Amino acid sequence: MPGILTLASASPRRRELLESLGLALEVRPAHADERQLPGEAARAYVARVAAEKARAVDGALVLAADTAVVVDGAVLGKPTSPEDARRMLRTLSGRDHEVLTGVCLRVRGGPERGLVVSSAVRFARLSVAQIDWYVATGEPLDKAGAYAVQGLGGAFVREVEGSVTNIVGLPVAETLALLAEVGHPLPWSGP
Ligand SMILES: Cc1cn([C@H]2C[C@H](O)[C@@H](COP(=O)(O)OP(=O)(O)OP(=O)(O)O)O2)c(=O)[nH]c1=O
Repeated sequence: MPGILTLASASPRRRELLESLGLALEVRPAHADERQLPGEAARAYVARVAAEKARAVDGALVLAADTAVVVDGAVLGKPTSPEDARRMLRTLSGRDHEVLTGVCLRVRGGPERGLVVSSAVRFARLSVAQIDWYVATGEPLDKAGAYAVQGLGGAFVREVEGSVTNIVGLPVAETLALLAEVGHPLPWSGP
């Protein structure tokens, strides 16, 4: 058993998803360059950034993730300003898109394990008034694609196919499977 789990993330969502299950965590935000490389495909991009975040933090067992919204092959990360959030929401309006989360689990002195989970989202058509209102709430500003399915942005999501926790930032079932692979105790493991 590799020891205490370190979550290399500043995301309150990732922390809550794991802590609500009763997993003990040490949280250490990781700083990684989140720019997409020229010609880098979306799946490779989220996998690489998750691995870079996991490598940026020291620990016996380090978990990190990166979430991006992909529409027609274009990657939308977190908006850099309210105007950028408006632009992303105009792009997503009425469009089906994909949300990808790359997850990386790094065991000190051992191999790195990674996976990418994809969920499909059908987004409502948004009016200018809806976009202005939503951006003014501030919710979009730290979210990939400028919306939060778990928050007010849920009002714009018509349909989701695939993992919901993946959209919120961490595919929980798949992450627990990775932890089980390295022998980390799960909430339902006996003493
Ligand atoms: C699409 C979507 C994204 N998000 C969030 C999940 C992620 O926190 C964020 C994407 O940004 P990330 O860069 O993946 O993560 P982060 O900067 O919040 O945290 P860290 O890098 O320290 O781990 O968008 C939602 O909360 N709800 C949603 O519906």
